[in-house]
Amino acid sequence: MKIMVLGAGTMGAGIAQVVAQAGYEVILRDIEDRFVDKGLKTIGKNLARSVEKGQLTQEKFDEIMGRIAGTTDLQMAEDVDLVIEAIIEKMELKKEIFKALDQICKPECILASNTSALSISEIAAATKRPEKVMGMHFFNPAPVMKLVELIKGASTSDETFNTIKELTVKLGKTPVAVEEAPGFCVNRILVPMINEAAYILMEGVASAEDIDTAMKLGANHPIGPLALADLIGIDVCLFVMETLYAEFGDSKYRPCPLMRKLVRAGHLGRKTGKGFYTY
Ligand SMILES: CC(=O)CC(=O)SCCNC(=O)CCNC(=O)[C@H](O)C(C)(C)COP(=O)(O)OP(=O)(O)OC[C@H]1O[C@@H](n2cnc3c(N)ncnc32)[C@H](O)[C@@H]1OP(=O)(O)O
Ligand SMILES: NC(=O)C1=CN([C@@H]2O[C@H](COP(=O)(O)OP(=O)(O)OC[C@H]3O[C@@H](n4cnc5c(N)ncnc54)[C@H](O)[C@@H]3O)[C@@H](O)[C@H]2O)C=CC1
Repeated sequence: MKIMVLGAGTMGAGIAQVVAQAGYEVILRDIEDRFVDKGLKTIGKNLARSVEKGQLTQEKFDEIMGRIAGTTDLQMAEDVDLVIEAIIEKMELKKEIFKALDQICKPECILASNTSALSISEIAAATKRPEKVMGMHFFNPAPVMKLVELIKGASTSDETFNTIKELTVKLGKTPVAVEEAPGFCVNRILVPMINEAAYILMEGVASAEDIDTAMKLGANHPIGPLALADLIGIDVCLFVMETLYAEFGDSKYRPCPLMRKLVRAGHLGRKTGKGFYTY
């Protein structure tokens, strides 16, 4: 199976690494060379760390890197068997890219989206192959996190679902099936918690460090919610809250103005060097 990953950002690079480590040929595509290069560099750095730690031989490193080709040319999707889309969380952009892929890819190619919260049925409706479109939601950092949520849209076939389920297991991940619903399972629980932490910070109830220490030591979370927001990307967290708020129309999902302010300032978290913390 030959795979294309669309978007070489936080998730796309991680997913391409996972796919290549499992032995698959992967094409990593972004819109500009500098984004592709950044993604390839991140993968190289991650794998080099594993070599330093003695978890990977130099030979394996070369093999894995040799399976990853970077490109800005979407046309290279023409002979792949699966596309995993990990571009930014904007419905209009996702629909545009799925429509283009539908015209380029061979008919049997499956189109999967790594969307955090958006409707798979709506994305699928932009194509003439909605039965071959589904959600394949990895978690950050993709090389470390074991879960993949698998989401069927209204038209996704059992055959498509089962192919992706088998692949998920071959990638060394644990799949869970989730019905289509805003935020699916994990993000519907996790991102409102992050949003609430941002409110607590905004209201001056506690400092960022103390909020995170509280949740690490008081709830045994591996990192605090604000450090997690910086890892995910505050823009991604805001997109998820906006989707939950718009879809459910319930005020309990109102996005925290502090997150909006940070996003407007370009302080998106680790990927921009500044978010709730400075890196
Ligand atoms: C928004 C969405 O749509 C969905 C989401 O993704 S929600 C976010 C889900 N993710 C989480 O909740 C992550 C919570 N945090 C954690 O689990 C941990 O803090 C963490 C795994 C990120 C880091 O773990 P840590 O113990 O604090 O740090 P550290 O010791 O540096 O890392 C542990 C291991 O992960 C690896 N690692 C850490 N970050 C990594 C990255 N970005 N890429 C690859 N590997 C990474 C390290 O190399 C290390 O590997 P070894 O055990 O083999 O040495
Ligand atoms: N950051 C996270 O923790 C997680 C994010 N997601 C989802 O994954 C997707 C990507 O998120 P991130 O990697 O965090 O975003 P990011 O902002 O780090 O990367 C997005 C990348 O997509 C590229 N891009 C934009 N338009 C493109 C196009 N038309 N074709 C190819 N590339 C394009 C951008 O140049 C950028 O490099 C989003 O849908 C997000 O909701 C899912 C799981 C976790």
